[in-house]
Amino acid sequence: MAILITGGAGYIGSHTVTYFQQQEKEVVVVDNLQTGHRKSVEADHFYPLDIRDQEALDQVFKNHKIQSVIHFAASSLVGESMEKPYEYYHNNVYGMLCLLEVMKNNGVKNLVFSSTAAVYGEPENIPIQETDKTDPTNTYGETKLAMEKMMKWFDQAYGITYVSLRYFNAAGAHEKGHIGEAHDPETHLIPLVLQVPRKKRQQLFIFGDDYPTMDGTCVRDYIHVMDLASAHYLAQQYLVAGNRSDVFNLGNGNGYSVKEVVAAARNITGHNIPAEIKERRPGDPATLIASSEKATKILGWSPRYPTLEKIIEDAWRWHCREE
Ligand SMILES: NC(=O)c1ccc[n+]([C@@H]2O[C@H](COP(=O)([O-])OP(=O)(O)OC[C@H]3O[C@@H](n4cnc5c(N)ncnc54)[C@H](O)[C@@H]3O)[C@@H](O)[C@H]2O)c1
Ligand SMILES: O=c1ccn([C@@H]2O[C@H](COP(=O)(O)OP(=O)(O)O[C@H]3O[C@H](CO)[C@H](O)[C@H](O)[C@H]3O)[C@@H](O)[C@H]2O)c(=O)[nH]1
Repeated sequence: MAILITGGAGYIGSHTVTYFQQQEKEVVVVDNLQTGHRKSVEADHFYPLDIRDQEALDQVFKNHKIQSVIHFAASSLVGESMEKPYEYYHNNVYGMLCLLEVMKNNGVKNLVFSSTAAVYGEPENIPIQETDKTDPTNTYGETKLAMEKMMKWFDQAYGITYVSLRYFNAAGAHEKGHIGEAHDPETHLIPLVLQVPRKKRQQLFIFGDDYPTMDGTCVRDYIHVMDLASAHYLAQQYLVAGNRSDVFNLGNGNGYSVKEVVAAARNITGHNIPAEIKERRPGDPATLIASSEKATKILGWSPRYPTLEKIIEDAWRWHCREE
């Protein structure tokens, strides 16, 4: 039976496709290429379509025997989501509704979902646990929380079980360097930092150095994209084994400040990456660090590449190969 991966041509999706193929799984990818890249994905079957086209999506389920769905397809830029709530609700929430309906109609019973630390909003506790309050501070996080809630009710009504994976900051690239993070525009810290030694930008702007952190810059929990990929595989196995729906954080449990990321990138690239302090970016919490104990205990997940150095080294290898 095949695994359907929506958004499989995107950053995290393409790494997960590779991981499932390494586990000898047949993979079917659906992606409308709005931010993904056709060349990033060598799936057994590729459908360039929008998940909101229910008829076309239904045909994909008819063409293959789908065991599970891994759902990455979404719009995911925090800033853009604040300017375009209609587009974000339409793509993310309506997109999920279409997917669940087609799964229901085709009797497909399990779903692994890309959620985000953004569902928590401003955290009350560090490290953040799955039982902590969810109160998103942006439209993007709100749509992801709405999607989590939809899955709950579809589970109750039709027995579609799900695992929702709340990732913290995805970063790094496949060790081979053939796929990596290629967003346009890029908004994520590590690829932006690495654009400086690649001469694609002159300097990095650090958004605020007056946060209540050790050096005043924001602290994040960076998680290697291949560790996210392995978590999706374990989650899919967990569901196929008949376990119940659940929610898991995915992070390393270590926080690094923006200045620490820049310092590590200077070491790895040998480039004196100039960085200038600017005003805070609206909506940025000071510190986001995950407790992933639950994923370790229940899914048996443990990150293979937990160090910031390894994450940046792999990202750097990819950026050096990219045109
Ligand atoms: N990158 C991160 O740090 C991060 C953190 C937490 C959660 N996430 C979530 O992980 C998922 C993947 O993120 P990413 O960074 O790889 O993003 P991405 O933009 O690289 O990948 C998303 C993919 O989905 C496709 N897509 C979007 N809407 C679609 C639609 N309606 N129909 C078909 N395909 C569609 C895009 O073309 C793209 O290939 C997203 O759901 C995102 O919200 C990402
Ligand atoms: O040019 C830049 C870009 C980012 N930053 C800072 O670097 C940190 C990380 O920023 P990113 O944009 O790389 O990541 P975010 O923490 O804002 O958000 C990411 O992780 C979140 C969960 O932690 C959500 O999942 C979200 O979708 C995903 O983009 C933030 O403090 C940000 O202010 C800078 O200083 N300069």
